[in-house]
Amino acid sequence: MCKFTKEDVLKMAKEQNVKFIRLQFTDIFGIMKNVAIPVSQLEKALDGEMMFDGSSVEGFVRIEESDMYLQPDPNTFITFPWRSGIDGDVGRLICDVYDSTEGKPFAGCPRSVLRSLVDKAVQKGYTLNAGPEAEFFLFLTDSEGRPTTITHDKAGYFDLSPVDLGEGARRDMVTTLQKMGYEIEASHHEVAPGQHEIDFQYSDALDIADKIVTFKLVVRSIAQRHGLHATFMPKPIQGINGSGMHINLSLFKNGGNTFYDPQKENGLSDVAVNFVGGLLKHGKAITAITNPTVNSYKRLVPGYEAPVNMAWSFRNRSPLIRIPGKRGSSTRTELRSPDPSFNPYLSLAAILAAGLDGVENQIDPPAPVDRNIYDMTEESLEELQIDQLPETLEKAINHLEEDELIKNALGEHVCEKFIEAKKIEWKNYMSAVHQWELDEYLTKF
Ligand SMILES: Nc1ncnc2c1ncn2[C@@H]1O[C@H](COP(=O)(O)OP(=O)(O)OP(=O)(O)O)[C@@H](O)[C@H]1O
Ligand SMILES: N[C@@H](CCC(=O)O)C(=O)O
Ligand SMILES: [Mg+2]
Ligand SMILES: [Mg+2]
Repeated sequence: MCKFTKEDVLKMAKEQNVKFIRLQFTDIFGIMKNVAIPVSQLEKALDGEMMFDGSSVEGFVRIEESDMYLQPDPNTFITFPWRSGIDGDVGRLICDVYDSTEGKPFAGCPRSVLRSLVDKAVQKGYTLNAGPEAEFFLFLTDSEGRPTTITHDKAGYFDLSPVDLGEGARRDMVTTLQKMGYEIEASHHEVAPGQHEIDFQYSDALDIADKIVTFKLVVRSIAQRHGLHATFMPKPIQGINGSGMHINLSLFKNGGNTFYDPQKENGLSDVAVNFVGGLLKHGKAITAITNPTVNSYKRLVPGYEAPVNMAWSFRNRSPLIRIPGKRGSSTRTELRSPDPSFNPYLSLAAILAAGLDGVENQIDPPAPVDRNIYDMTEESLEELQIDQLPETLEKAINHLEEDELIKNALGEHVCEKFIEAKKIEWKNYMSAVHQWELDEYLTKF
């Protein structure tokens, strides 16, 4: 879908008095990188002539093959409202990374991995739509500006607290995002103290992945201006809810939602049910991508509205997949495992591959479970054949290594680098001495 041409971008930059452009891309861990160029270099950049050293980006290439190019996507041009000043505005373009020797998208560029899967789905007539529910914490900073884990409030779900730092910051985030073209559907205080949620309208997978990485930058930048630290760490505090990023999903064909079937009693089409079948079949491997940190697995424990089991449900919030009640064009499946430490490009690529496997091979999921899984005994879980999500990063990585479909979807380069890095992360974690061990053993032995 072409929204802007190169000429449109040059014109908009001039009209909006843009003086600097940030060329952005993400590494395979979803960390945003950027290089700023003066507007005089914009035309050259739009022609894909901006080179950078790929060997300095984690998970990219070795020093011998380090020259890479940035190919900006004109559709992603926007200005940062919080950076406008008397010396002109700052604009940004999200880029695909190109290989200098082959002149093709680089196999380690997550955006190109997703784009290629999205293109293949479009050839089959399908567009994956995704809508995220972004949760995060706002923490106070200390006298030297360093983040603490002290929350700015004691409020809970949907609370209206007296105007405090957090509420002001959240309002500022919403208005900034609106200026940047986000259609904000809701924003509210979440269950845990200091925890917030901002929901924006669903869109096609590539656009929504771009929006998620930009969203995190906006939230963190605005929080900082309010003297707060915003974190997308999945479980910053033990004993209270963690932060998820549920992803609502549907497949559209010829402009209509293939997940809706008014002939069925529950309004859910066979395509939707098989999509769920695919997500459940590959769910364990996908978890390595959607929950990619050691800390991710501290969130996936019973009792905090985060999923623990490989099941689906029409109402309950304890299983991996929930089918929200809305029908018609809003018919969707909600995948509840993803957390905001994920790389949204790779996560949506893995989700799309799994869902389409389900649709194409008509994979039927087991019967939905409408009971609170947290309260079920081991025996009932076994009887209903309800499996568990991986309990640690190590286990999830092992499942990814065994899932050929997901590995093929992500490509050899991404998988190899991702798995290698995550094994090191796990090893470092396992060999570190944690505060818990000191509290438990220092005086006992
Ligand atoms: N057809 C669709 N396909 C994909 N996403 C959709 C579709 N229709 C709506 N959405 C998106 O689903 C998300 C809904 O978020 P919302 O917070 O309302 O969901 P919820 O799961 O009911 O809430 P919660 O889990 O917080 O109780 C929004 O991003 C919305 O745009
Ligand atoms: N914070 C919860 C989700 C709460 C909700 O349903 O919105 C999680 O970790 O997934
Ligand atoms: Mg929520
Ligand atoms: Mg939700």
